Amino acid sequence: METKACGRAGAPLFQLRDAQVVRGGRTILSVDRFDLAEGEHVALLGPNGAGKSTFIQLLTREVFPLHRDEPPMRFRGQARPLLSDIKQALGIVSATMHDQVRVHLPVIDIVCGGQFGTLGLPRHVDVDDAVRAKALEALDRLGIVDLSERDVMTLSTGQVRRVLVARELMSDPSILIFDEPCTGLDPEGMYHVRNTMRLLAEEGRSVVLVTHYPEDIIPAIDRVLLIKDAQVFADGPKRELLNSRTMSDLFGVPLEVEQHEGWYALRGRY
Ligand SMILES: Nc1ncnc2c1ncn2[C@@H]1O[C@H](COP(=O)(O)OP(=O)(O)OP(=O)(O)O)[C@@H](O)[C@H]1O
Repeated sequence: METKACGRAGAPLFQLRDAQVVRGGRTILSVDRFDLAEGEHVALLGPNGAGKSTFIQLLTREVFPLHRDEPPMRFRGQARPLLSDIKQALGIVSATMHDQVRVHLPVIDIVCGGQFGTLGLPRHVDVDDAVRAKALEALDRLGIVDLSERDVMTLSTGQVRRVLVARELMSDPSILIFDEPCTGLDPEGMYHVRNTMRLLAEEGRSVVLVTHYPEDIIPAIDRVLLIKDAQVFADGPKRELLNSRTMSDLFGVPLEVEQHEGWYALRGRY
């Protein structure tokens, strides 16, 4: 995969400095310092309402931080990046996107739509063979090319989630944001989505994962950013932070963390 650099050479992919988001007179997120390098992966973990989605929206420029003389957010070193540059670099897979799949369209149209930024194909657009071939290749990489002609509404939740990943691959993103990608999935669906994250990380794309569960954190993601009460609770290597004490403090209940061959699991202690 080629990195589509549009900023200063050597600059971090994302840089946050004293970034504060206020809504309704309340600070819903405050980040002193955060850098993410090109190709680096990170998992955001924290309780409901902690500020994880707000953090992602800061990166995607869907929310803006309070004004500072020193710009609170930089993308590839640029304080005023073009939204189109960010959108071009990013692929986002979320349950929210999944909820929008309520149309009877063939899977191939949904995936080709990724080329045009639409859910299906825009009216009066004839998809050429190259776009179609690219969509089939994306579906093949996710192991679901045999579903290409199926009505997307007839697929399982896990299959749709993979179709949406394939759709994001149409723009060859250098960063993939997975926002609670395994919510609502059965173990088979979870297996495939986690495996997909693994493949994309291996291709050198940055994977940014938002989750409530350490089980989603694929071994390739070494760094975790723990968010609690609108603040960064901790930021560092998962081997130092994914332990019973830190997870219990983060979620405010007694939890036990287990680790096996680079995969982590969380269970309650009663
Ligand atoms: N537009 C808004 N106006 C007021 N408060 C908001 C707004 N958007 C978010 N919040 C609040 O900001 C806090 C952080 O929300 P956010 O969605 O970032 O949390 P989260 O960690 O992603 O939660 P979850 O795990 O439940 O998805 C929450 O208390 C939420 O209610």
